[in-house]
Amino acid sequence: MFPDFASQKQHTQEDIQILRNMGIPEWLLQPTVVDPEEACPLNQVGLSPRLIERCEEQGLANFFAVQMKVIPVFLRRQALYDSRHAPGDLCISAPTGSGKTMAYVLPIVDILSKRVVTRLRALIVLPTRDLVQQVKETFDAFVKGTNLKVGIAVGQHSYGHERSILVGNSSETLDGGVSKVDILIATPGRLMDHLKETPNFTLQHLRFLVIDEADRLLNQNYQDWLNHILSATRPPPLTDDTKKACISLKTNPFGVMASDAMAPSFIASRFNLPTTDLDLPKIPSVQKLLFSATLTKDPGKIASLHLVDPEYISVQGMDGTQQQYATPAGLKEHMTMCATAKKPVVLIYLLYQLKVKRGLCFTKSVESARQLRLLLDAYNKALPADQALVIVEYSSDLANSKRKALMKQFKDGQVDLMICSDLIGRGIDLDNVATVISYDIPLFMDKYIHRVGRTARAGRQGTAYTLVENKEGRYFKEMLRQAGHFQQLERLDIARQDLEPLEAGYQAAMDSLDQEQE
Ligand SMILES: Nc1ncnc2c1ncn2[C@@H]1O[C@H](COP(=O)(O)OP(=O)(O)OP(=O)(O)O)[C@@H](O)[C@H]1O
Repeated sequence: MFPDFASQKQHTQEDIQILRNMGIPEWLLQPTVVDPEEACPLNQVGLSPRLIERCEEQGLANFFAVQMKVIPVFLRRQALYDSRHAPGDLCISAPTGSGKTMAYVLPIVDILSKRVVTRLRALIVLPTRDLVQQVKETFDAFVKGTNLKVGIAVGQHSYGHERSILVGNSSETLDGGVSKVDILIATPGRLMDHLKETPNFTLQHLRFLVIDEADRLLNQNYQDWLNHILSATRPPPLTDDTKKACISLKTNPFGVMASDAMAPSFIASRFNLPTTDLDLPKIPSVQKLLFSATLTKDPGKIASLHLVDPEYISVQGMDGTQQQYATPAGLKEHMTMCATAKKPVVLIYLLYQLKVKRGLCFTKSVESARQLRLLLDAYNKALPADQALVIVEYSSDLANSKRKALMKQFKDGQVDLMICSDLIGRGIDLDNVATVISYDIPLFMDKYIHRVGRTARAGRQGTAYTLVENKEGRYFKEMLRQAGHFQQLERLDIARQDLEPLEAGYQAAMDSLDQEQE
């Protein structure tokens, strides 16, 4: 396994030298570190008055640390952009719930709102359909009042329908492509379909490529998606065929070259036009932006991104340590050890004795989420109505409409506990989650961080409990220790006599379930 330098508490010069020798680039060793407690007024990051007004309408009073730091760098790098130099890439790591989405949505909307012609200029890649929907909602809130168009490609509609939304229905193929949207938010799979199959779909005009939840996406090598996307942003190499194309320039009825719509760097490559000493080289304008709560330090994965002049901004504690796994300041983390057979009763104790409300409960699989929900339903049934909790199950098996309805119910505060597998462990923004329970331990540290990060978002308070079976204790603690995170968790010891009064109800629930299943 790749050694995880960021989990070490302090870097000595010696450590840094070792990491350098391992191929970790200098910029990744020296991030700009930002204090998560910082915030600034809305008018101090360089956004236009229209967008500031929109932020106020959305109820924002100030910008969080990640936004305060990233938006100005983003705007400055674009302002300095000319066709001879790429604008330079950005990598951002910041805790869960710290406001990373708006850190890219706002500057992208601000910059693109000055555009004249619609072309696909911003592409946001996310790992799941739910996250795409969520980021679309954020864009929709801020493009209001501009004529920017935002589209999604997730495979929710038929391919043909999605194609007509993205590029229209024209049968003519144009060198410069066609786009009905300025901003596209997509999952890698559907994006690959359009890159391969959709005529006129092109990334040559792209100015922003955002890879959100970067770690998870870089771990998925679905159809080599990253390479395909990156090469679609670059002009193809000049071949004999493309050279011939210079004598077949298409013109429209007014004699204007159809290739007019091509990106400058693609025109130069496509037509092999004669150059003079005064012609300046044209290079693609795309700026790559990587966002993650847990940014990879794997040199191989970093190299695969072909970053240009990258800058690394890391929002984390200011105690001089570099942590790969920074968690929100308002989060309290607990672990409770128990025998495997006692886990359901411990959960019942947390729910009914500690009166957990607005909770998310993670299980290891869809199947165990179902079992747990059935058990809690049976337990609930035996209680007086005023003590019963509203417990629902959220799973990838549900239809989209049902999932949306459950999310809404939760957001409206009508759900006490939502049981799910890791489907919503990452990125989903339910702003009122008060408690996260990991009923089954997460097997990897980044999964733990993303799960607990569903609470204590946007500067709020939240509590996380992880139920650890005695036999898993050593593994789980070692995982935390290696990540330099062990000290953050408090042990919650539940006395046997506290569980005893709940045993009878639990047993009765189990019996009634057994009877139903017979
Ligand atoms: N400046 C702000 N003021 C108030 N609320 C904000 C601000 N910025 C973001 N938020 C809210 O904070 C919540 C978390 O933001 P967001 O989903 O972008 O977090 P994130 O850093 O992407 O988290 P994750 O890594 O878990 O995906 C959202 O509900 C968002 O609306």
